[in-house]
Amino acid sequence: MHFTVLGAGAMGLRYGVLLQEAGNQVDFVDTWQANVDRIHQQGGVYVSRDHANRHLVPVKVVLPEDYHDDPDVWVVFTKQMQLADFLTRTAHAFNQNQYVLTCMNGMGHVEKLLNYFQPEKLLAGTALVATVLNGPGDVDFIGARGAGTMNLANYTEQPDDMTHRIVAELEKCQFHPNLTTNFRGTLLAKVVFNSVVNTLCTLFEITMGEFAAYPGADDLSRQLINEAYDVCERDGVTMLNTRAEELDSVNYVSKVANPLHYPSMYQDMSHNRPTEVDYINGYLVKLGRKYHYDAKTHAFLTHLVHLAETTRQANAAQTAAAPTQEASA
Ligand SMILES: NC(=O)C1=CN([C@@H]2O[C@H](COP(=O)(O)OP(=O)(O)OC[C@H]3O[C@@H](n4cnc5c(N)ncnc54)[C@H](OP(=O)(O)O)[C@@H]3O)[C@@H](O)[C@H]2O)C=CC1
Ligand SMILES: CC(C)(CO)C(=O)C(=O)O
Repeated sequence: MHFTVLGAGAMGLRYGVLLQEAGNQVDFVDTWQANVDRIHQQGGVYVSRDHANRHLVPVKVVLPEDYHDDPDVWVVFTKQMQLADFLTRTAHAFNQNQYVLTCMNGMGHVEKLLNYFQPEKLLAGTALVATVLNGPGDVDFIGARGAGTMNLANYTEQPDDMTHRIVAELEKCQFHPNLTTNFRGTLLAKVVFNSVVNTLCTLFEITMGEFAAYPGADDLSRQLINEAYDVCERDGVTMLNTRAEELDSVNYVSKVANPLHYPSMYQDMSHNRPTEVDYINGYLVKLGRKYHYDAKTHAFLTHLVHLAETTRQANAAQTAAAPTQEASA
């Protein structure tokens, strides 16, 4: 099968490299010039697993304007706030026959993808797969091969033959795809998960294992899960898990699967980049308002993350503007 990955960052590279190793034709398209340049200079991307065995994997990557092929499936892994620009710049290569698969965190991407792809060809899901981009052209796959899991569903909730072929390719990569026929329930399960783990780990600059080891972690998680479920149920969503199962999932993924991982939101915050909080906790707040429900804790956390982003960005700007000791001497 021919896959083209839109977004050659942490997750895009993980999916693309493994799909390529499984025997597929894989291309990458990225808007980050330094990443594209570095991959060209190196002749590929450096891949490590759990910080070890760093090796070069040849991959093909181009800027959107230079991409003119016609893949069977687009695999989309950008940050939520980057997606509109990626899509506008790559639109010339999209057509009505192509499928699109995405496992981005948060909510907001589906509507944007539907502007370019047929609803019956859109598959979205979630990935409990931790990955870190060390810098341009250098990615670290966290966790043993096959340790991650993912869920996915068709937008129409009606799997066709191509859906099963895509699932089979993901299975070869050991992503353990679980195909559901509950689109929003599947996506929102991960939004709830991320609204707890990504947000709290980011605010406290801790790993998932450190969060889960705090004796009060279950109380914090329960409060956020309950509020999120109150919102989702008002929206008529049939959640994939019960509230208790969602808490178990937070604990399992944080304690067993990825205890040493700093979630992707932390990776953005620690580099003074904007985070996806508006698409995660912020999304739940907005959805709640539609039903006159005040998701107070999620609103509070959304503000805290923005306060931290603003403070960090202001400090970074101040440091950059300050004369160096040498220059001022
Ligand atoms: N990483 C993970 O473990 C998981 C991520 N996801 C989701 O997948 C989607 C894609 O996320 P992910 O693959 O993590 O993100 P990416 O690795 O794609 O983010 C990379 C972007 O960050 C910016 N960036 C700038 N400098 C650096 C640098 N030195 N190192 C790294 N990035 C830099 C660039 O954007 P710019 O130039 O605009 O700043 C670049 O395009 C998101 O929705 C995310 O929530 C889902 C599951 C797990
Ligand atoms: C790996 C995982 C599941 C941790 O929350 C994730 O989604 C992220 O880092 O953004």
